[in-house]
Amino acid sequence: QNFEAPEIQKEKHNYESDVARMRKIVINRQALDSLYSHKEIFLRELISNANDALEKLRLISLTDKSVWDGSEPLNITVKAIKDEDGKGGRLIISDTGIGMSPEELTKNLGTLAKSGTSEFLARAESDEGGAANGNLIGAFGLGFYSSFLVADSVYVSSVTPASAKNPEPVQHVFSSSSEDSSFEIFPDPRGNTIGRHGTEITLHLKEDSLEYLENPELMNLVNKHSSFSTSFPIYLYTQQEMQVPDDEEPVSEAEETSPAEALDELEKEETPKDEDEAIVEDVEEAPEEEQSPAPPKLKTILVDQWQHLNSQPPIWQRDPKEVTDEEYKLFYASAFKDDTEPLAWHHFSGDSGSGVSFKSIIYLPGKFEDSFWQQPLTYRSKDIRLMVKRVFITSDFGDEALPKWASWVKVVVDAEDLPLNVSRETLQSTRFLKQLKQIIIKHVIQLLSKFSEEDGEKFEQFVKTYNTVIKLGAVEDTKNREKLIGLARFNTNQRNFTTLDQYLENRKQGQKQIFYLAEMGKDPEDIAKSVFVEKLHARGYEVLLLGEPMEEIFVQNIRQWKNVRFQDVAKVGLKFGDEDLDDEEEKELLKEQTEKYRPLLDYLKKQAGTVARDVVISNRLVTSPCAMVADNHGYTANVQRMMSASNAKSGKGYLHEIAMKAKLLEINPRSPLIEGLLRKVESLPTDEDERDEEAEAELQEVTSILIDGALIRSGFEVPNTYDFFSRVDRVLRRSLGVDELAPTDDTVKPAPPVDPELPSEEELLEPEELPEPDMSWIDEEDDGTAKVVVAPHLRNDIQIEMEEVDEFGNPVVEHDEL
Ligand SMILES: Nc1ncnc2c1ncn2[C@@H]1O[C@H](COP(=O)(O)OP(=O)(O)OP(=O)(O)O)[C@@H](O)[C@H]1O
Repeated sequence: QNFEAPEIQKEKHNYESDVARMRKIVINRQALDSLYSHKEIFLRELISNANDALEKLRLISLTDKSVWDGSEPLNITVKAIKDEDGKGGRLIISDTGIGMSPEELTKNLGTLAKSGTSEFLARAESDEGGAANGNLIGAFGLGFYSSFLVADSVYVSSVTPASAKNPEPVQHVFSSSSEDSSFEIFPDPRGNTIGRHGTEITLHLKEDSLEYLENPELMNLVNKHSSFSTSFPIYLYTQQEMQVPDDEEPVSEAEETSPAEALDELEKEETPKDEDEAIVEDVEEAPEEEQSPAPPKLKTILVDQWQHLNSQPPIWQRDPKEVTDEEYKLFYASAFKDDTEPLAWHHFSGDSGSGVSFKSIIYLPGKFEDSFWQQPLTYRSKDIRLMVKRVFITSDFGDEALPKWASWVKVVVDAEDLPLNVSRETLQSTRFLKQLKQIIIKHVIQLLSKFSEEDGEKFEQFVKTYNTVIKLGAVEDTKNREKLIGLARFNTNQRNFTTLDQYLENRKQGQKQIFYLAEMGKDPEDIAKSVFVEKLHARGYEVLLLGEPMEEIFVQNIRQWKNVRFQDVAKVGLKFGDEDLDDEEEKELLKEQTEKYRPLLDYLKKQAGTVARDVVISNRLVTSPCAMVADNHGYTANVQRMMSASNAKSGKGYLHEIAMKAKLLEINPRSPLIEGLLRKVESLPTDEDERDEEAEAELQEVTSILIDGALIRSGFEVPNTYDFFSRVDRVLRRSLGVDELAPTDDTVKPAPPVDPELPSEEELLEPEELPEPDMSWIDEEDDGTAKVVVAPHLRNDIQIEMEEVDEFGNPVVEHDEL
């Protein structure tokens, strides 16, 4: 196993910078507790890579028999070899998969091509990385680099199948150690030890990882993480003691048997490993009492054995009744590299309807990756693994990929009745993918519906994780819209997690609208405080409070549920539904109030000209003096905010201008402030000769604040914050009796002259060291007398006077000055 040969020319390469960062994180894992406690995942990662390499080989061989004609075994082997001095050892993981050429070794192991790697690196390097590392590993998968969690040096020896272009491929080695920032590629000095194709990874284990030389530990890990995720056999190298007659040649003394040779035999015969043990027992059970001839002299030899670790069929092929929850969870973690427990799963057999029967497990993940909402709607999931008779075929469903709302679902499907050499193109023409897509979505909706009826913690987790995505589904997937709308939950001013059906059950007599208010990014409790909700709430109506941008899009698209229209309570058109009952009376009152407030309405209309189309008497306010209501075709504050967040350039035409201005200023005739304002407007002399310019300016200022206030109350931004606050300042000064024009002392210390020197690196990196505070005084001895303890460095600056007080808190000795 010696990779060192002086005559071999080694090509030295530097790692790509992201790999260097990744390796640094992994090698310095001591700093990252959770990464350290997850170090055992290295074996899962390497077996998963081996599995992928075998799947690739099998897939290519479907169209190119020269790569693999089915005669050699496809398997994964794990072999631990302890050093003779007992101080260390190596672990060898081999596969007979597609292998890597020297160029591929360089490219695949020297660069990182995974999406999301930069995010992983940034988070792992930041402070939060330490705490969140377990999840990080789950979310990103360290892949091959997890080797460095347990190994000081790693050798990857690999050879690709012979091809017309390269009829005699040479086995090459990639070698790297945790100390070097570079890796080397060179022809394997041992020659071809692997066989026709495959990869062998040798890990020289770190001192603190020697437990991975113990077979029980390795068996445990394979069982835990990998046994049901691969359909290829995994063999563990063991040595059994055996007693044989002294004159017999040992079967093998070797510690370095070629796994390929040994396993080739084994798999051809299909002899399960355990039968070898039976032979051992036979020998041991030789009856001792037999007399002559004299028992042959026995000696103990070590026999190499390969123990089949994953002899069970893959989990999806098993009877669901016999699979434990733990097994489902472990399979999920290893197959989809997600350490967060799945929320739910469904394991079933089905028939596509076009005669293809299959077995499948569908998982709902416990969380979404952060990137989910950043990906475009056209994003195609890679988490539906389609197999045909256990052979992985594709995870790319092309045009039949799931829609974005369901693209997070993780599925394994194993079809029985498709030809093995089916290509993706043929698959698409069989309608199978289309049917499968519908079956998956149907089951996802069933799983979601099941949760929707559950109570307690799981239900809350379900709502937290899936509520927004269900609403996206309702918008995106018109075919399943009704079902998904039924599952969507909303917070209201009266309760949490209400469905629209529950909302309708709570509808008041005459109510023909589903009331909602959307304020992006706000908590429901804050939205509930809006001026637009106050009257509805006071009267006992339920209002949906929508804080997610998706929710506004949902109501805009859905428009109605069971023939009841959605009504944005920040817009005109709000009807309680009981107006008809006292119609005449209401109308009369409105007429009277409009008459009474006419001068103020006219005055405000002039003042609000740039922000509102009209000013009217409100029927939606209780205590607030005024509000800015969006017209039917105008933008609400929420839509306006969403447009600026998405930087929607398309909306910036004249229609946008109109929509921006399409607002009504509503005033509350019962508010004393509005009444006061009316009196003020009425008291202004109208005669040109008698005009009181000062009073006019003052009123203008107050109304301007009122209008801006209405905008802010209603969630809009004021057109000019500086002007707004200057006006508020002036009004404050007036109310405090401070001179409105008195200037503020605005002298400031000017900056020192220009500094031509740039800061040195030390200045940049080392924060100014603060002296350690002296805390020893805290433990100063307590002599039992009443006193105030002051830190030594403050003792010169602080004077403390103590006085004695009586039981009522009055000073016992009066102060002279009092
Ligand atoms: N045993 C192997 N046989 C053939 N190629 C391999 C083997 N192990 C790794 N590779 C190649 O090296 C690449 C990088 O492996 P690595 O484990 O870092 O990432 P990955 O497998 O692509 O991603 P992940 O492990 O997160 O799924 C693989 O994509 C594959 O092409």
